[in-house]
Amino acid sequence: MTFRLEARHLACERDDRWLFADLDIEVGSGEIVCIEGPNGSGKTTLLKILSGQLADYRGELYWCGSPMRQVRGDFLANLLYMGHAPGVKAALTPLENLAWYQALAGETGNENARMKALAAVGLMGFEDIPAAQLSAGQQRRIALARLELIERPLWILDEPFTAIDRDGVAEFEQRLLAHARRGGSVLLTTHHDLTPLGELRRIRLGRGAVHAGH
Ligand SMILES: Nc1ncnc2c1ncn2[C@@H]1O[C@H](COP(=O)(O)OP(=O)(O)OP(=O)(O)O)[C@@H](O)[C@H]1O
Repeated sequence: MTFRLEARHLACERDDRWLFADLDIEVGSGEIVCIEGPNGSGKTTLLKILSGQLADYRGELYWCGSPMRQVRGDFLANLLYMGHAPGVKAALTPLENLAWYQALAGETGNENARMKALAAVGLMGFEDIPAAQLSAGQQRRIALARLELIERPLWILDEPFTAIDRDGVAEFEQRLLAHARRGGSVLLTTHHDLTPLGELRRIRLGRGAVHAGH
Protein backbone atom coordinates (compact mmCIF):
# COMPACT_ATOMS: atom_id res chain seq x y z
CA MET A 1 0.00 0.00 0.00
CA THR A 2 1.28 3.49 -0.78
CA PHE A 3 -0.03 6.46 1.15
CA ARG A 4 0.68 10.11 1.79
CA LEU A 5 -0.07 12.57 4.55
CA GLU A 6 0.02 16.19 3.41
CA ALA A 7 -0.40 19.50 5.19
CA ARG A 8 -0.93 22.65 3.15
CA HIS A 9 -0.59 26.24 4.36
CA LEU A 10 -0.55 25.10 7.96
CA ALA A 11 -0.50 27.85 10.58
CA CYS A 12 -0.88 27.74 14.35
CA GLU A 13 -1.03 30.56 16.84
CA ARG A 14 -0.26 30.23 20.54
CA ASP A 15 0.12 33.02 23.10
CA ASP A 16 -0.35 35.74 20.43
CA ARG A 17 2.42 34.48 18.19
CA TRP A 18 2.53 32.22 15.20
CA LEU A 19 4.43 29.03 15.97
CA PHE A 20 4.49 28.39 12.24
CA ALA A 21 2.66 29.82 9.26
CA ASP A 22 2.19 28.79 5.63
CA LEU A 23 3.90 25.48 6.33
CA ASP A 24 3.70 22.69 3.75
CA ILE A 25 4.64 19.14 4.81
CA GLU A 26 4.39 15.82 3.02
CA VAL A 27 5.29 12.36 4.19
CA GLY A 28 4.66 9.25 2.17
CA SER A 29 5.64 5.60 1.89
CA GLY A 30 9.34 5.03 2.42
CA GLU A 31 10.06 8.43 3.95
CA ILE A 32 11.30 9.61 7.34
CA VAL A 33 10.66 13.26 8.17
CA CYS A 34 12.27 14.80 11.24
CA ILE A 35 10.79 18.00 12.66
CA GLU A 36 13.56 19.98 14.30
CA GLY A 37 13.64 23.18 16.32
CA PRO A 38 14.40 24.61 19.74
CA ASN A 39 12.23 24.14 22.84
CA GLY A 40 8.88 25.83 22.40
CA SER A 41 9.13 26.13 18.62
CA GLY A 42 5.96 24.09 18.09
CA LYS A 43 7.16 20.57 17.26
CA THR A 44 4.75 18.79 19.62
CA THR A 45 1.91 21.07 18.54
CA LEU A 46 2.66 20.29 14.90
CA LEU A 47 2.71 16.52 15.48
CA LYS A 48 -0.59 16.74 17.38
CA ILE A 49 -2.17 18.63 14.50
CA LEU A 50 -0.81 16.14 11.96
CA SER A 51 -2.11 13.21 14.01
CA GLY A 52 -5.58 14.70 14.22
CA GLN A 53 -5.55 15.60 17.91
CA LEU A 54 -5.93 19.38 17.62
CA ALA A 55 -8.48 21.40 15.71
CA ASP A 56 -7.35 24.99 16.42
CA TYR A 57 -5.10 25.58 13.40
CA ARG A 58 -5.38 26.98 9.90
CA GLY A 59 -4.63 25.13 6.70
CA GLU A 60 -5.65 21.78 5.25
CA LEU A 61 -4.69 18.19 5.91
CA TYR A 62 -4.99 15.48 3.25
CA TRP A 63 -4.67 11.71 3.57
CA CYS A 64 -3.95 9.93 0.28
CA GLY A 65 -5.16 13.03 -1.58
CA SER A 66 -8.53 13.34 0.19
CA PRO A 67 -9.42 16.05 2.70
CA MET A 68 -8.83 14.64 6.18
CA ARG A 69 -12.39 15.23 7.41
CA GLN A 70 -13.63 12.80 4.72
CA VAL A 71 -11.15 10.00 5.48
CA ARG A 72 -10.36 10.45 9.17
CA GLY A 73 -11.33 6.87 10.10
CA ASP A 74 -9.07 5.39 7.44
CA PHE A 75 -6.22 7.72 8.48
CA LEU A 76 -6.50 6.75 12.16
CA ALA A 77 -6.58 3.04 11.26
CA ASN A 78 -3.19 3.52 9.59
CA LEU A 79 -1.59 5.65 12.31
CA LEU A 80 0.57 4.77 15.29
CA TYR A 81 1.09 7.89 17.44
CA MET A 82 3.50 7.97 20.34
CA GLY A 83 3.41 11.09 22.49
CA HIS A 84 6.05 12.96 24.43
CA ALA A 85 5.25 11.02 27.64
CA PRO A 86 5.87 7.27 27.38
CA GLY A 87 2.21 6.45 28.12
CA VAL A 88 3.07 3.44 30.24
CA LYS A 89 0.78 2.26 33.05
CA ALA A 90 3.02 2.16 36.15
CA ALA A 91 1.05 -0.55 37.96
CA LEU A 92 1.11 -2.91 34.98
CA THR A 93 3.99 -5.14 33.94
CA PRO A 94 5.57 -4.73 30.48
CA LEU A 95 3.55 -7.74 29.23
CA GLU A 96 0.33 -6.24 30.58
CA ASN A 97 1.16 -2.82 29.12
CA LEU A 98 1.55 -4.40 25.69
CA ALA A 99 -1.77 -6.24 26.05
CA TRP A 100 -3.33 -2.87 26.97
CA TYR A 101 -1.81 -1.18 23.88
CA GLN A 102 -3.19 -3.98 21.72
CA ALA A 103 -6.64 -3.62 23.27
CA LEU A 104 -6.55 0.14 22.55
CA ALA A 105 -5.65 -0.67 18.95
CA GLY A 106 -8.58 -3.11 18.76
CA GLU A 107 -6.32 -6.17 18.65
CA THR A 108 -6.09 -9.19 20.94
CA GLY A 109 -2.73 -10.58 19.87
CA ASN A 110 -0.99 -13.33 21.84
CA GLU A 111 1.63 -13.63 24.51
CA ASN A 112 4.28 -15.01 22.14
CA ALA A 113 4.10 -11.88 20.01
CA ARG A 114 4.24 -9.69 23.12
CA MET A 115 7.31 -11.56 24.43
CA LYS A 116 8.97 -11.21 21.03
CA ALA A 117 8.32 -7.46 21.02
CA LEU A 118 9.76 -7.12 24.53
CA ALA A 119 12.83 -9.13 23.53
CA ALA A 120 13.31 -6.85 20.52
CA VAL A 121 13.48 -3.79 22.77
CA GLY A 122 15.82 -5.41 25.31
CA LEU A 123 13.27 -6.16 28.04
CA MET A 124 13.57 -9.94 28.17
CA GLY A 125 13.66 -10.92 31.87
CA PHE A 126 11.71 -7.80 32.90
CA GLU A 127 8.36 -8.84 31.44
CA ASP A 128 6.64 -9.50 34.81
CA ILE A 129 7.98 -6.56 36.83
CA PRO A 130 5.58 -3.62 37.36
CA ALA A 131 6.65 -0.71 35.17
CA ALA A 132 6.90 1.56 38.24
CA GLN A 133 9.94 -0.48 39.31
CA LEU A 134 11.72 -0.10 35.96
CA SER A 135 14.06 2.72 34.95
CA ALA A 136 12.96 5.67 32.79
CA GLY A 137 14.74 4.18 29.78
CA GLN A 138 13.16 0.77 30.34
CA GLN A 139 9.72 2.38 30.60
CA ARG A 140 10.36 4.19 27.32
CA ARG A 141 11.35 0.84 25.81
CA ILE A 142 7.95 -0.59 26.81
CA ALA A 143 6.35 2.22 24.82
CA LEU A 144 8.68 1.61 21.88
CA ALA A 145 7.72 -2.08 21.86
CA ARG A 146 4.45 -0.91 20.31
CA LEU A 147 6.40 -0.32 17.09
CA GLU A 148 7.20 -4.04 17.05
CA LEU A 149 3.75 -5.20 17.97
CA ILE A 150 1.15 -3.06 16.24
CA GLU A 151 1.27 -3.01 12.46
CA ARG A 152 0.60 0.53 11.25
CA PRO A 153 2.23 2.09 8.19
CA LEU A 154 2.45 5.68 9.47
CA TRP A 155 4.35 6.35 12.69
CA ILE A 156 4.17 9.79 14.32
CA LEU A 157 6.63 9.84 17.20
CA ASP A 158 7.24 12.74 19.57
CA GLU A 159 10.72 12.49 21.12
CA PRO A 160 10.74 8.67 21.00
CA PHE A 161 14.35 8.43 22.20
CA THR A 162 13.96 10.30 25.50
CA ALA A 163 15.87 8.40 28.23
CA ILE A 164 17.15 5.80 25.74
CA ASP A 165 20.88 5.06 25.94
CA ARG A 166 23.24 5.64 23.01
CA ASP A 167 23.26 2.03 21.74
CA GLY A 168 19.47 1.93 22.08
CA VAL A 169 19.09 5.07 19.96
CA ALA A 170 21.27 3.49 17.25
CA GLU A 171 19.13 0.32 17.33
CA PHE A 172 15.82 2.18 17.21
CA GLU A 173 17.12 4.35 14.40
CA GLN A 174 17.69 1.12 12.45
CA ARG A 175 14.09 0.11 13.21
CA LEU A 176 12.80 3.38 11.78
CA LEU A 177 14.89 2.83 8.70
CA ALA A 178 13.69 -0.78 8.30
CA HIS A 179 10.09 0.45 8.59
CA ALA A 180 10.67 3.04 5.85
CA ARG A 181 12.38 0.46 3.64
CA ARG A 182 9.35 -1.82 3.98
CA GLY A 183 7.20 1.03 2.64
CA GLY A 184 6.17 2.60 5.94
CA SER A 185 6.79 6.18 6.95
CA VAL A 186 7.89 8.02 10.04
CA LEU A 187 7.30 11.59 11.15
CA LEU A 188 9.21 12.38 14.31
CA THR A 189 10.79 14.97 16.55
CA THR A 190 14.03 14.29 18.32
CA HIS A 191 16.83 16.30 19.87
CA HIS A 192 19.18 13.43 18.93
CA ASP A 193 21.30 13.77 15.81
CA LEU A 194 19.87 11.24 13.39
CA THR A 195 22.22 9.65 10.89
CA PRO A 196 21.77 11.44 7.55
CA LEU A 197 20.21 8.91 5.17
CA GLY A 198 18.48 9.05 1.82
CA GLU A 199 15.13 8.33 3.49
CA LEU A 200 15.50 11.25 5.94
CA ARG A 201 14.23 14.78 5.37
CA ARG A 202 14.43 17.54 7.95
CA ILE A 203 11.98 20.38 8.56
CA ARG A 204 13.11 23.13 10.89
CA LEU A 205 10.77 25.27 12.97
CA GLY A 206 11.96 28.59 14.39
CA ARG A 207 11.20 30.12 17.77
CA GLY A 208 8.60 32.89 17.95
CA ALA A 209 9.44 34.06 14.46
CA VAL A 210 6.18 35.84 13.71
CA HIS A 211 3.86 37.75 16.04
CA ALA A 212 0.16 37.25 15.50
CA GLY A 213 -0.41 41.00 15.56
CA HIS A 214 -3.72 41.57 17.22
N1 LIG B 1 -2.64 24.30 24.70
C1 LIG B 1 -1.81 25.35 24.68
N2 LIG B 1 -2.21 26.57 25.06
C2 LIG B 1 -1.36 27.63 25.02
N3 LIG B 1 -0.08 27.55 24.61
C3 LIG B 1 0.37 26.34 24.24
C4 LIG B 1 -0.46 25.18 24.25
N4 LIG B 1 0.27 24.13 23.81
C5 LIG B 1 1.50 24.61 23.55
N5 LIG B 1 1.56 25.94 23.80
C6 LIG B 1 2.72 26.81 23.61
O1 LIG B 1 3.16 26.64 22.28
C7 LIG B 1 4.58 26.67 22.25
C8 LIG B 1 5.07 25.43 21.51
O2 LIG B 1 4.90 24.28 22.34
P1 LIG B 1 5.34 22.83 21.85
O3 LIG B 1 5.12 21.89 22.98
O4 LIG B 1 4.65 22.54 20.57
O5 LIG B 1 6.90 23.06 21.57
P2 LIG B 1 8.06 22.01 21.23
O6 LIG B 1 8.81 22.55 20.05
O7 LIG B 1 7.52 20.63 21.13
O8 LIG B 1 8.99 22.14 22.53
P3 LIG B 1 10.00 21.10 23.27
O9 LIG B 1 11.23 20.96 22.39
O10 LIG B 1 10.30 21.82 24.55
O11 LIG B 1 9.25 19.82 23.48
C9 LIG B 1 5.07 26.80 23.69
O12 LIG B 1 5.44 28.14 23.91
C10 LIG B 1 3.85 26.40 24.51
O13 LIG B 1 3.82 27.10 25.71
